[in-house]
Amino acid sequence: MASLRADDVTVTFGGIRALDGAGFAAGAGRITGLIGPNGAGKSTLFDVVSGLRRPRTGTVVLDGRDITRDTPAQRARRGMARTFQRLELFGRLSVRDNLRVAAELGSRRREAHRIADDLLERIGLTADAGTTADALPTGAARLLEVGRALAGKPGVLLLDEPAAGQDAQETLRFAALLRDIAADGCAVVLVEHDMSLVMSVCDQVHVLDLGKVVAVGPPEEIQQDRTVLAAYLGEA
Ligand SMILES: Nc1ncnc2c1ncn2[C@@H]1O[C@H](COP(=O)(O)OP(=O)(O)OP(=O)(O)O)[C@@H](O)[C@H]1O
Repeated sequence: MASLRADDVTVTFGGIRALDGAGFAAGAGRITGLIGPNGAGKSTLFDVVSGLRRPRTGTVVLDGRDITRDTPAQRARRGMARTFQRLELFGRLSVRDNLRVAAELGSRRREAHRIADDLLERIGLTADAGTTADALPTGAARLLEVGRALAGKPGVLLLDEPAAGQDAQETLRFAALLRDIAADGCAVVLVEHDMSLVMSVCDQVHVLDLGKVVAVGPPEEIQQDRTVLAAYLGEA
């Protein structure tokens, strides 16, 4: 059962303070939302947590162990997986092969085939198994990206705008998949602009504005929070 926390994270780009003492905690079996207006620092915080960017200050702790200086590969081996805003699929490979290749990173070949089939079913793309990833509509491609992240059986799953490009029907199915992943014990962290998805699936929501966390709480509270309304929801 994995838990993740980031504390007091500061990142600067030249004169810009992209993160200014920000942090969050995410527990096993829970979906934790990170929201905020464009440029608030959400992706930068994911970059720090996943090891793509070294912070000026702050710590990242996975299962009680300080991983702030670990490489992305070391974090992946400790059970952390991430998806990106831009899709990172093998465009010319089939949907099934995208999953199989991801599964082969951590499993023997024969087992990878079985894992790929299980994942196809789990993400609801069995009927598209032979389609090349390039030919998928965006919503299905996003599901495949999550499927690839699940192939390593992560304890922590970081999702950066996974619902972008999905229609309402796809987003509903996606919400069910996220609940299923969390029910399996995974700590899911969700950066997402689709407020109805965030408010319907998250157990806890952290709101970032100008690099700082301005509110933390369950969705019902966050929706009523004046600071949040001013910083974020008011903007929409
Ligand atoms: N590589 C970079 N170089 C310079 N500035 C950057 C870089 N990456 C991010 N920034 C700046 O840091 C701030 C935080 O950006 P970030 O992408 O983390 O925000 P975000 O909350 O993820 O936004 P969005 O919702 O639009 O994806 C912004 O002011 C952005 O312009």
